[in-house]
Amino acid sequence: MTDESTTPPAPSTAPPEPQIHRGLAGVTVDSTEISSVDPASNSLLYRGYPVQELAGHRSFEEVAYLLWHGELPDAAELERMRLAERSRRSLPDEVMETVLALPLTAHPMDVVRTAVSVIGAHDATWEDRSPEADLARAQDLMAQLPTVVALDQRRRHGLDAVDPRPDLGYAENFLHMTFGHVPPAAVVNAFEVSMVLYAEHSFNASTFTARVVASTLSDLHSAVTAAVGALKGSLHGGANEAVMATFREIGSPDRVEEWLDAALARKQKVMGFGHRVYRSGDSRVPTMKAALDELLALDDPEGLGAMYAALERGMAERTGILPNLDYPTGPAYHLMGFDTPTFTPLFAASRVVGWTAHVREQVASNALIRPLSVYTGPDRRSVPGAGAQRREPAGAAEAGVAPG
Ligand SMILES: CC(=O)SCCNC(=O)CCNC(=O)[C@H](O)C(C)(C)COP(=O)(O)OP(=O)(O)OC[C@H]1O[C@@H](n2cnc3c(N)ncnc32)[C@H](O)[C@@H]1OP(=O)(O)O
Ligand SMILES: O=C([O-])CC(=O)C(=O)O
Repeated sequence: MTDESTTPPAPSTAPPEPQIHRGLAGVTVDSTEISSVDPASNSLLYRGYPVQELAGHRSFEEVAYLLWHGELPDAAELERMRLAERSRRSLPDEVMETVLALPLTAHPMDVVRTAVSVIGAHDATWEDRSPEADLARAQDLMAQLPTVVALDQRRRHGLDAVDPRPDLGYAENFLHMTFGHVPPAAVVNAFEVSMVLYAEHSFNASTFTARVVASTLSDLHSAVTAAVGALKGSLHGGANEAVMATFREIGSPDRVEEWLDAALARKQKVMGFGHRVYRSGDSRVPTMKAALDELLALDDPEGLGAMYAALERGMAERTGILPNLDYPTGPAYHLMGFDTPTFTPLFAASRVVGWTAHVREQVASNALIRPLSVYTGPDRRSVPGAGAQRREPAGAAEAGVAPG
């Protein structure tokens, strides 16, 4: 006979309680060779190069080449890259017609998302997922999105489209297509700096979205269309537009403190502040702030410089939360002459380079992205009247964890 009280307990076969990481905060899901965001050293490296050294010293075309190919281009490679970008800027008729047919009330991010989708729908070779074919698609999108963004700002102001100029580089041409002229060097420089800083930021929400879509072996345009949708939200890229709305709501530098106290009292998020990864400030902000200062020195009729400083100081004193890149780019794009709804499309026009680099990396070494969830709905129950016919499916449950 066995004395039950002395029998050692059978080893537990119950699965461990699943740990939930809401928002995937702190979860490492894969590796990447494209960029590294290190909150400890407060650095952002594109393929090993500090972004602060790239911004102001390298053109957006060179940075795109670096992100796609892993190395900065030599002179011949850069020349080929420039020619490729300049020769791809014109929109196919079907894209132009679709953009012009959209309501003037459509948000410019919806216009960008629709344009990418239409470009994809007209890609007869979409089943060719070779690295070369996806690189050609990425080059097309990099060259065509500025034309879409500029066209959309102009049509909303009742202006005709301005044709791209093949004698101008990416940044100058983007500004020329939007405003009909090339602005002063300080403006071109600030704009190009912003494009370089926005180009890539590891597994942020929109890039992760693109990778999720790519991981199903869907096509590159579907991945980028989805990424545009993710970027639109005000907790991500939409914050640069929201920053300008905040400045408008505040109105003048002397109202900042009162506005901020009221906003924080009602637990309102102050747009352009905070970051999921950085804890001691966004590594890109000092570089963009220096570019913004150059614009403020040209003209600051609305007192934006003083409002910027007062809100930054007020947030630091009250919450310790520091600005992210969307804080300086908002007023910078306003001073350049872009209308506020165009700010996030400018981010998209730059980030398309990062998104497409990640799509190519995901496809080259793919694993379907499919996390688990903990089911918290009703316990199992029978459909009224269906009990008699119910047949048990074989092997239904994932030990304690049900797919969401
Ligand atoms: C280029 C980019 O996409 S950068 C991000 C752009 N987005 C913004 O600027 C939107 C405003 N910022 C935010 O909403 C957040 O800081 C995020 C979403 C960017 C990151 O936030 P998370 O890491 O998820 O932190 P979370 O939102 O949980 O905030 C933690 C705490 O700080 C507070 N907090 C964070 N950001 C802010 C902010 N901008 N204003 C006020 N309070 C804030 C939260 O209210 C929360 O407080 P609690 O603990 O008392 O509830
Ligand atoms: O990394 C993030 O979460 C958001 C961000 O700063 C970016 O995409 O540039």
